Amino acid sequence: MAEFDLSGKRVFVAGHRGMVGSAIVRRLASEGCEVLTATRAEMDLTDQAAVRAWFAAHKPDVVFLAAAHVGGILANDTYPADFLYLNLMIEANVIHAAHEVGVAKLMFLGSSCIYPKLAPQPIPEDALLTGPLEPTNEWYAVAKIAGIKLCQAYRRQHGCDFISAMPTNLYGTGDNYHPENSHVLPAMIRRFTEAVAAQTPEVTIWGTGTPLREFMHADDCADALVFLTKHYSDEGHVNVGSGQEVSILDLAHLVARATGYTGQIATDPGKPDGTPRKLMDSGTLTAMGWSPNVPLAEGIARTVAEYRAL
Ligand SMILES: NC(=O)C1=CN([C@@H]2O[C@H](COP(=O)(O)OP(=O)(O)OC[C@H]3O[C@@H](n4cnc5c(N)ncnc54)[C@H](OP(=O)(O)O)[C@@H]3O)[C@@H](O)[C@H]2O)C=CC1
Ligand SMILES: C[C@H]1O[C@H](OP(=O)(O)OP(=O)(O)OC[C@H]2O[C@@H](n3cnc4c(=O)[nH]c(N)nc43)[C@H](O)[C@@H]2O)[C@@H](O)[C@@H](O)C1=O
Repeated sequence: MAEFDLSGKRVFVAGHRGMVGSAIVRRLASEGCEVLTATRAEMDLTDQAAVRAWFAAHKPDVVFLAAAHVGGILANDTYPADFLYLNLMIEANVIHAAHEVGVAKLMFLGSSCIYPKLAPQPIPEDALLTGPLEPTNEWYAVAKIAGIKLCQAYRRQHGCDFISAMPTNLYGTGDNYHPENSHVLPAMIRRFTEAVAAQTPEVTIWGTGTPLREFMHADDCADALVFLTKHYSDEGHVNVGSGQEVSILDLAHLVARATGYTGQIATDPGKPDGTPRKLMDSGTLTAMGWSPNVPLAEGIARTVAEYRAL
């Protein structure tokens, strides 16, 4: 397949202030393209009229849809209406407006939570819609599955080159460190750093500590997304994983080491574990010649240093 050339293109990054969007903007700096951004005040992506007007005025050639209503396991479980409604609106508005103004390439971001709770491991792309979803994040997953289907439908009906990537659990620069609503890695970095400062003898992590998760640095994810935008053009969504899998308890020990915490680590089985395992089969992506760069321990150390400097 001929490479899709980004140089000279007008590239809109939706969600440029977020962890992944900002990593995409950094990664695009070496592509010779013009990066377009809009703040939420300039264009609320849930507002169809605002999105249509912005696209008509700015006519981007390429779109990275890295804007979404995002959160960890507890936020997903607590605010199901927000996770379903807001994400459906953002995707529908952006994907339709991109079609209306003739965007040449659109990259939609889903998530590994689209797969059934008990999917085969590592999870191949064709496990989608083969079984019941994990209840804590089914609302978000349904919205993300709708986004994949929107891209496929616009490709089939209108010939749009809209593609989808499914990143694994991400962390890195610009993550959300909210104590309850964040994902596990930023939550642990905050909790262990605070415990070191307060000399707390015990830190409690949520759930049993036994679930397995695969982690990828946001810079690796951004690199994979740019790679796919340039080299992939098909209906099927593509998994973006690192192969770096760890149990939640082992992750806590990694974060403890990176923060210098030497106290006890306790678990809280009263909090949800979520899906027991979520390792993706990223063979489609690696067979195309892409591989990640940031080892987990190194990425955690870097992120801890960035958190301390906030
Ligand atoms: N974090 C993770 O572990 C994973 C993330 N992903 C996917 O990657 C993408 C980005 O996630 P991430 O960077 O972590 O999320 P963030 O929460 O860091 O960033 C989300 C971005 O979306 C913007 N946004 C949200 N709602 C609106 C709105 N109504 N109008 C305009 N902008 C809006 C936010 O704007 P503002 O700055 O104004 O808040 C923010 O810039 C999402 O699609 C997510 O599903 C996939 C797998 C794992
Ligand atoms: C990326 C993905 O993120 C979400 O799914 P998740 O993988 O379950 O995400 P999580 O990072 O919040 O938790 C991972 C594991 O870690 C445990 N855990 C321990 N201690 C804390 C803790 O302090 N905070 C959090 N959040 N989890 C903790 C927690 O109990 C769970 O077992 C989806 O909702 C969906 O949004 C999605 O796509």
